[in-house]
Amino acid sequence: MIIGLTGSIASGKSTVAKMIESYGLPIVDADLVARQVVEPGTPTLKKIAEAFGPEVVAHDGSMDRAKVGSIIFHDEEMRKTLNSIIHPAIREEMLRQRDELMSYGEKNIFMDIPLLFESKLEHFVEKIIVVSVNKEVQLQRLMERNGFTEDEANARIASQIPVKEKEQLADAVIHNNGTLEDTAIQLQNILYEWNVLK
Ligand SMILES: CC(C)(COP(=O)(O)OP(=O)(O)OC[C@H]1O[C@@H](n2cnc3c(N)ncnc32)[C@H](O)[C@@H]1O)[C@@H](O)C(=O)NCCC(=O)NCCS
Ligand SMILES: Nc1ncnc2c1ncn2[C@@H]1O[C@H](COP(=O)(O)OP(=O)(O)OP(=O)(O)O)[C@@H](O)[C@H]1O
Repeated sequence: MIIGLTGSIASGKSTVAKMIESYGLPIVDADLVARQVVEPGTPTLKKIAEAFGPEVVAHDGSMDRAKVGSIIFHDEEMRKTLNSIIHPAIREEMLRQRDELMSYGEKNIFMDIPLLFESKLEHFVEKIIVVSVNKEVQLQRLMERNGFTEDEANARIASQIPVKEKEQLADAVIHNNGTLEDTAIQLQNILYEWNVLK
């Protein structure tokens, strides 16, 4: 079974992904793939520099993530431009990693895809877990984790479908407002229910 893990920015997907990994279950991580496809010298980074200007590439040849982030989370057109360049490369590499895991005989594969719904990738997966948090907790955790101001954090939250809407589209929801232990228990229950854990 291919299981999608999604949510909203700072809702706790990576936290839940680590718990999944601790069971020895395999995960394909879209945020990690998004970094791999723009490594120095890649054709995708070249296209981004053409669209955004050479200043988004640092002296060591890597993408200046803070600079790109400060542009795309305040400008919908530029976000669409970035998405149209980077998403095809991310999709291709994610499917390659999934197929590789399947060829090793993995029966259950998780795909951590923050923009699963925004990018209409539901067909990539058979079941969907949404990691959800209340707006206040989300804002607080995002500001703390990234050192963002309230405005910066809100701009990022506003660039995604509200997590309450995503809940409606899920096969299972993990409410991550409480302790890590509460979250771990919810995850474990889902994995037993779906026979991923026996
Ligand atoms: C804009 C970039 C450079 C900012 O880098 P940064 O290191 O600050 O953030 P990071 O990559 O860790 O992403 C953090 C979170 O931001 C959100 N996010 C990232 N990109 C987008 C986007 N295009 N639209 C909406 N939300 C996004 C996601 O929730 C993601 O989990 C980077 O996020 C990026 O390359 N984005 C485009 C690729 C993408 O869409 N990735 C998200 C899922 S595939
Ligand atoms: N139950 C929890 N209790 C306290 N802190 C938490 C809890 N869950 C997550 N956090 C913290 O909240 C922040 C956001 O969590 P995490 O990085 O897992 O979110 P994410 O959904 O993967 O974010 P992104 O979309 O940006 O990749 C992190 O600093 C994490 O340590």
